[in-house]
Amino acid sequence: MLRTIGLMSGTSLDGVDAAWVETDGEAIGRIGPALTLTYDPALRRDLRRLLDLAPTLDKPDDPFLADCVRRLTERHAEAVARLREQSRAQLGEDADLVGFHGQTILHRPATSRPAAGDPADASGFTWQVGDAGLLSRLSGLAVAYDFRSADVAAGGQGAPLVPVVHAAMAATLPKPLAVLNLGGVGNVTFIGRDGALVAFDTGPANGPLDDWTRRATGRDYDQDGELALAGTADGAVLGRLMAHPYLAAPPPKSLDRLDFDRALREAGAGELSPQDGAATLATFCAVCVAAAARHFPEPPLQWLVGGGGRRNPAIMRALAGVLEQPVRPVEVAGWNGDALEAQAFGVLAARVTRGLPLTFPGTTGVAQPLAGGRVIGVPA
Ligand SMILES: Nc1ncnc2c1ncn2[C@@H]1O[C@H](COP(=O)(O)OP(=O)(O)OP(=O)(O)O)[C@@H](O)[C@H]1O
Ligand SMILES: CC(=O)N[C@H]1[C@@H]2OC[C@@H](O2)[C@@H](O)[C@@H]1O[C@H](C)C(=O)O
Repeated sequence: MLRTIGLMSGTSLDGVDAAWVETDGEAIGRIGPALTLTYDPALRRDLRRLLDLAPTLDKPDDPFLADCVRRLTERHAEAVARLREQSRAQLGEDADLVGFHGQTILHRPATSRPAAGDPADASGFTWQVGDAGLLSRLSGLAVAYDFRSADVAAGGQGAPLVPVVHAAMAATLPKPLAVLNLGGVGNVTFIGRDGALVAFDTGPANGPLDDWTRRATGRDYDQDGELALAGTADGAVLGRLMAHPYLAAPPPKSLDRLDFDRALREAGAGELSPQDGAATLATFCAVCVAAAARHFPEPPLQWLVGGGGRRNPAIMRALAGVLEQPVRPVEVAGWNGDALEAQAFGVLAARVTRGLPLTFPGTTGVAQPLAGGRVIGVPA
């Protein structure tokens, strides 16, 4: 087994999650420490600006992009260094391989589903920034990266990638099961009785709520759902948002962090009070999950929720109100809901080194199970 460090910088742009996992890409051995290094306000602001600029950026040469990439990568290297200190202290173990997702700044996969045997539809595009060479030099470790582009080039959605890892972690849990991640965007993995996967992005999760809270209060997010719990969801705005064609569209499907921004503006959310706006966005996150469940082949026995959204009681209450099955944080299964995505990129890194598939027809819509990713350096 390889001793991996998985790194995920999610759509919330709040920081980098890092986690130590022993794995061969299929089985999961020891699970070690995990940590989050937040980004300083200047880096957060610049990454947010990068998202807005991404569609018009002149890729290789833009000095603003290069500066953001360097700062982002250095922060990742710091996370690796600190986590190695912890894994040495706690387990007496170092690491062999890093899984480096980078930061998605633009995600525009092709929309049509390729049929088996059709030529690949390469019109999609997904862009994760981060300097794997620099991270490898700074850490002295082999680095697996570029996890999404082979899938998009083959006509897949390029996301979500974590379902194969959810399935490995849930090996002994009763099925059918739904594993929900509520980050900036929500994504769900339905695991059937036979292990078959149906996975896709549910809709916006914390992203619009974070933006709303920042504008209304200056704070980075609605801590413990304080704002949302003090308000009432607006039925008319919710009704307009629920009509968004993404919700009814069958999977495979995935989202860019900003895909719903226009719909949110046009739905009139901007007219609401800070509290009612937050309540509406928290409820909308849950409504998107309920809409997602309609695309499952059968109802799950329960929902396990990871990601920062499980810490927002307004979202968790709204979920319990719209879903018919029990909704619980992933901790009930003994998992760490803050580290799950980072752990997944450690497992995916090991899969990259072994040429195992990362994506499947039921996850990204790719025609056949597909390997992906690239590696710099040789795992120790
Ligand atoms: N105590 C809390 N109360 C309310 N919300 C919280 C709390 N803690 C975290 N969050 C929310 O969770 C978000 C971060 O979640 P997470 O780290 O899972 O997202 P991410 O990994 O960046 O996104 P993605 O999974 O879409 O890539 C924060 O931006 C915030 O909205
Ligand atoms: C393009 C991209 O970076 N997508 C992220 C994002 O954040 C959540 C959701 O949208 C998910 O599809 C994906 O991340 C997870 C880690 C995934 O690929 O499984």
